[in-house]
Amino acid sequence: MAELILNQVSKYYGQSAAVKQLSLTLPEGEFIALLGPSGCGKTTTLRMLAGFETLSEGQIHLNGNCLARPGWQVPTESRNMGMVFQSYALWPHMSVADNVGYPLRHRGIRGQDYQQRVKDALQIVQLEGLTQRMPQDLSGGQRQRVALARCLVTDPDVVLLDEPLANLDRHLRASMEESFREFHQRTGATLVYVTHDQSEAMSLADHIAVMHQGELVQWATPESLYQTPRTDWIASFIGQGSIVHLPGVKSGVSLSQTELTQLSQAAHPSQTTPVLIRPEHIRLHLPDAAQHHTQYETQSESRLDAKVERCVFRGERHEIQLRLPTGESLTGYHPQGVTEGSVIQLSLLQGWSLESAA
Ligand SMILES: Nc1ncnc2c1ncn2[C@@H]1O[C@H](COP(=O)(O)OP(=O)(O)OP(=O)(O)O)[C@@H](O)[C@H]1O
Repeated sequence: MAELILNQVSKYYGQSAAVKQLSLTLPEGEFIALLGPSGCGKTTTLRMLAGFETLSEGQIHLNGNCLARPGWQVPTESRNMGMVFQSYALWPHMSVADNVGYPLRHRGIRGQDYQQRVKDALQIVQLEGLTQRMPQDLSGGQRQRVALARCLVTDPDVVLLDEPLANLDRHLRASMEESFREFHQRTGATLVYVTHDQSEAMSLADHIAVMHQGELVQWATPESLYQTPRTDWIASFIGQGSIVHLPGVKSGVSLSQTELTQLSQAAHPSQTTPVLIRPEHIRLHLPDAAQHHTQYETQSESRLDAKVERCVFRGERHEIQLRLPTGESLTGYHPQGVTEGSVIQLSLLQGWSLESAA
């Protein structure tokens, strides 16, 4: 099967490593996100895939062929990869059609073949009506789509996208996310998408590579990253959640309501394991809220007392910060607000135990 493989890839700038021993197999045709905070090595990884950076260690293979190793690499223009930058990098003096056709002209493609391929690429990004416009007369989202069409026109095996939505406002980001999804479905190309925005990665990608300080810390589907993050660092980077420290628990296991209640009431020894509790796994028992939960709740459900430290209205729900008698804090959601300073009861329905990141 045709895959893009990074094998123990490192990149050093002087003494400091931007990327360390990165091994990844990116399945053909998948939408893959490289996700991590600023400075974790995402862009450097993308630039090594594109051929803009040399490798200090390791190899990159595409479809079984070596693309790069230290001291040798296939030039960017021979990799059959498309790249879309944050800045779009459109030629300001060329029309939409000429910008899109540029890579074809560069390869000596002319005539009917040229016209047809430009037309097809513009059709995929739904810009057929704007072929003669200049880039400065387009909206941010339209420019983005021209950049996508331009990288698509050469029918690349792999499309590399570096924070393509970073400069757009929230509404445009949502509609562009939809364009990326469609673009991926129509082309079937392998997409490698760099972002520091976890919600963007979660909503778009088939698989996410989470990077931290130049290293791969987890490779997983969005669902399993959310439900079973490996470390406490990943858990707090992906989605909302609280981390409590419980004694006598192995890492990487799911904890039931009974286990969570018993453990969170236990005296606190020095040996504890971080346990992730997502807000949707905290049931709040508010005095007037019986109607919200009666269909799920059982009389035997174990409850803990917690003090309400903060309650913030978020539109569709309230976000409630709580403190347990052990001193640990939790974040829960509820449709109804609650008075700050009051003591309420809650049940912990489910938890996931983590490794502690060094
Ligand atoms: N040309 C360079 N020379 C020296 N250091 C560099 C160079 N390029 C990147 N770095 C360093 O390598 C590390 C990783 O940078 P990189 O741009 O890959 O991170 P990133 O995850 O893409 O960050 P961001 O989201 O802020 O773009 C950073 O510490 C950065 O300062």
